[in-house]
Amino acid sequence: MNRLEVKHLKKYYTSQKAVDDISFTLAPGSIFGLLGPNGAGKTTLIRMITGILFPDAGEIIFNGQPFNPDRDIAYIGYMPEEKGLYKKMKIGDQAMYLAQLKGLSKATAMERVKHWFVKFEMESWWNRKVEDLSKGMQQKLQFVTTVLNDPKLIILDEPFSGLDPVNSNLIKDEIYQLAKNGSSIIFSTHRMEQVEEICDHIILVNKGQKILDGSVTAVKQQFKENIYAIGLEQNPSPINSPVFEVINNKPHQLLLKINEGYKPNDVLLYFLQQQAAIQSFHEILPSLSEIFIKLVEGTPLTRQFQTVTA
Ligand SMILES: Nc1ncnc2c1ncn2[C@@H]1O[C@H](COP(=O)(O)OP(=O)(O)OP(=O)(O)O)[C@@H](O)[C@H]1O
Repeated sequence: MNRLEVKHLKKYYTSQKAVDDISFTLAPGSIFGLLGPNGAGKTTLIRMITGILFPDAGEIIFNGQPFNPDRDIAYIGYMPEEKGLYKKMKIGDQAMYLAQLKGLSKATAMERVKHWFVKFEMESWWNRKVEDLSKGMQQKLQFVTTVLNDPKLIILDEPFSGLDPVNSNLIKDEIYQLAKNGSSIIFSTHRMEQVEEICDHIILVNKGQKILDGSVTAVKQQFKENIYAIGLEQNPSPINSPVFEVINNKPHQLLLKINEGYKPNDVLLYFLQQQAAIQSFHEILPSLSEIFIKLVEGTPLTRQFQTVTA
């Protein structure tokens, strides 16, 4: 059973088709990247999945049943990009309050909060106020309050923003662990290298519509351009072959694009015939950043408003 099924979801504002017929499914344990340029509709989509906004059309199925925010919200953890913490409240009290708001009893809340505070080395923060924390420390606290009730669906909007590499790794490891234990993660970010590292599946949204959906591996395969890197003890000179074009020529390393009708073996054959000593040979797949730019190319830098007629 899918953790989440989004079917033909729409949210139109008078001045914008914020989400315009988006469908996707999310499996248990999947780490799912929700990508798109500014104004694409990601936040609007997330707000519908978290019950903050009501869709104009379409359906959300959560754990096999039509999404009922009152019932299901306890199983969903949402960490928005903007901080939702009370600046003047003591950190321990705040974590306890939020845990109980998510339906945990006082005793369980205390046990869970303590567990996470020890794990993230935050015990000494208990009696401090949020306003005393740095941006990164607040981010860490926000992550803890999002996951401490073990939600089945976790939505993280730019979770690494403001975190140093050590704390980023700490949170990354927790994301992997939560997914391993069956929670599904929706990860929204503009940092493509993080998506590449963490996510197993992505969708790309542009102007309110889904323009790409697939596993990270499949998407990279789909956009590959037959580019290979070959490492050589010494580059032959001149290099002249109908099999490939040289894209980049560095000492001991050539980047090649194989021409239509030829195979990687033909490249190897050429260099063997040149009696070159081959040290390495591998395919170069496009990065998600390159794919993203290619797909949204031509889109104006800022999304223009479109008048919605009923
Ligand atoms: N309350 C609103 N009223 C009218 N239009 C809105 C409203 N909220 C969002 N929009 C419009 O809907 C579109 C989608 O906005 P949304 O915030 O969902 O984008 P996003 O993908 O989250 O962008 P970003 O990456 O910049 O955060 C934008 O064109 C925005 O101007």
